Amino acid sequence: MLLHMSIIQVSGLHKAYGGRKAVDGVSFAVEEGEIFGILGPNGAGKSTTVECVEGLRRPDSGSVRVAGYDPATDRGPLTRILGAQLQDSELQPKITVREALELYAACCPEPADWHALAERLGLTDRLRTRFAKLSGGQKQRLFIALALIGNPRIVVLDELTTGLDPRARRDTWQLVEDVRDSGVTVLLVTHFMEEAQRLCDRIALLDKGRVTALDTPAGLIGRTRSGMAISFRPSAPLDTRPLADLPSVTSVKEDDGRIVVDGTDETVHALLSFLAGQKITARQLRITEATLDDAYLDLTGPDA
Ligand SMILES: Nc1ncnc2c1ncn2[C@@H]1O[C@H](COP(=O)(O)OP(=O)(O)OP(=O)(O)O)[C@@H](O)[C@H]1O
Repeated sequence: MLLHMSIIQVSGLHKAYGGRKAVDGVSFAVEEGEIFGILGPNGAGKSTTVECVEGLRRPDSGSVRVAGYDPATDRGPLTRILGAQLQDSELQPKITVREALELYAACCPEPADWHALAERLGLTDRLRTRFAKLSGGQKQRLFIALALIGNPRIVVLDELTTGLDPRARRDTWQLVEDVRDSGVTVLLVTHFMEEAQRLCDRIALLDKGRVTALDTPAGLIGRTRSGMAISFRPSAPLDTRPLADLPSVTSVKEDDGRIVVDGTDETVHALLSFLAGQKITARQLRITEATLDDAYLDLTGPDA
């Protein structure tokens, strides 16, 4: 029987800086071909965790395996299968896009065709532009190109869209999906909820050095206290007390004549038929679904 092996396996990872715990027993496994998100507040230990995966930091204890290699000791083979996004400061301001692509391609044993990568990432008309003159979105596209230049099986993207305008952010998301669709596994560090909800197949939520939840975005949202908020103005006076007994209702509030009922899908139908039975219409009806934001706030606690 073949044993299934995840492409990244982190188990019981611990790392402290000067006695202060940054990562405190983190475990997760990433499957080949998925976009796996690491989400959490500032200081949660996200970067430390991925730096251990990249072999840039040595864990105090616990184990990390990337395609079977130990990143702390197998740096050579690891660099052939894992591409990491550079930070801004790691490129010379005067280097041109073309020079950066050529330089990084020359460092890889089996480089991708950089012309094709530049084309795919919309950089062809910027080849002679110096790094310092690129826009934020263009810099990010160049970093993605450089992370992909060695034809990696895994790419690590850390705070990819920080500082980008909404359009550049959306374009970058599309690129990350294209990368995943081409078969590359993506490990994505982010603190943007919308980004995680849109992109990630699964998410590990980190808080104070620990994994507090690990699930699909829909699974995390499903764990929130309120899946749906239904709010309306009743067309005639309404006794709100029976509303609390409708299926899956978690709370009923009244605010300036507007009634807000928290519940699930099931609640919506039950509430509307209850109102119909009372010959009351729900005026200005709004139904809002919980987002990953709500899940995050529920799951990371008040001092996150
Ligand atoms: N080189 C270092 N030396 C000392 N402390 C560090 C070092 N790197 C990180 N830390 C501390 O470890 C904790 C976790 O940091 P880490 O950068 O891993 O978190 P993060 O989740 O990536 O945060 P952010 O979202 O702010 O980047 C923080 O309290 C941080 O101050």
